[in-house]
Amino acid sequence: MTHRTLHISGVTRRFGSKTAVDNVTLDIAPGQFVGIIGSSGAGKSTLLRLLNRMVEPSSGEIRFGHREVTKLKARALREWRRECAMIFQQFNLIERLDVLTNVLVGRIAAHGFASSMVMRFSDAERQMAIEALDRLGMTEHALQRAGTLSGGQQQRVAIARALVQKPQIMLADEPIASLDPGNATRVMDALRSINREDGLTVLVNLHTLDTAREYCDRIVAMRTGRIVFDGVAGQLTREVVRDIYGGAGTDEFNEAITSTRLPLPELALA
Ligand SMILES: Nc1ncnc2c1ncn2[C@@H]1O[C@H](COP(=O)(O)OP(=O)(O)OP(=O)(O)O)[C@@H](O)[C@H]1O
Repeated sequence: MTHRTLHISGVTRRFGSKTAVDNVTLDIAPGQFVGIIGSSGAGKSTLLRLLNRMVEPSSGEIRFGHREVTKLKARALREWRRECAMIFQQFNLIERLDVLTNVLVGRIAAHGFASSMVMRFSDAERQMAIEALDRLGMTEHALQRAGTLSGGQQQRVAIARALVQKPQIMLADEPIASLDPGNATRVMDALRSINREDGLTVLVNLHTLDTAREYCDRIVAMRTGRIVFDGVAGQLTREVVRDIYGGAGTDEFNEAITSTRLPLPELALA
């Protein structure tokens, strides 16, 4: 399975004088469910965007098995973007189009831009889209305009769209940050079932510790572009959490801690 391991080696990305991602090295095994946590501005989004080449590294290398992702061009780059689907905090659906068509947009990545300009999709692709919607409990909304759905429903449509890309990796950039707790749970459960049933690697940026603890096999924390923690939920002691969020009493530390369902003494002992 090593051909599906994601290797991030010494990756740095600067924006002017700002180093958003600073010499990050991580190996991610196929099928892992990895949560990335850290304060606002820690570099989490930039790291995910580096992985699907929405952002180019200033230095360092990303490989997927033997493939050098950072060197891919043209068709090979498009193929890589199909393989690592991404979902976003704001869902990024086309609101005036119906749900089914939005899901089919995921097929554009699979069969190239030109042929999809006219939105022509095969019966097999329609079937694939309906199956993806069914998995996410959204079939009954297939013909509804995307803009009329709730946030949680829109995010599930976005996951269905990502699924029809037939990806190997699912990147999720704060997918539940705009959702109420019930919808957040449904979206995280959907990511978990994709991870477990399809063996997809999932990398998800999260800003609440309880979610990271509950869902992730592995938690990676970033601070000022660097990895400051890489372990399992049980190793996230209160002291580690304080370091990640820049000290007790900061708003983000308080938010991360108070949003956790574990009482503080238990967190300290974990
Ligand atoms: N396109 C850009 N141009 C300039 N600076 C950028 C750009 N993208 C990110 N940055 C800067 O890089 C740093 C890391 O940003 P990034 O969005 O990756 O952090 P984050 O951990 O995802 O934060 P948040 O949780 O708020 O989304 C920040 O200081 C940000 O301002």
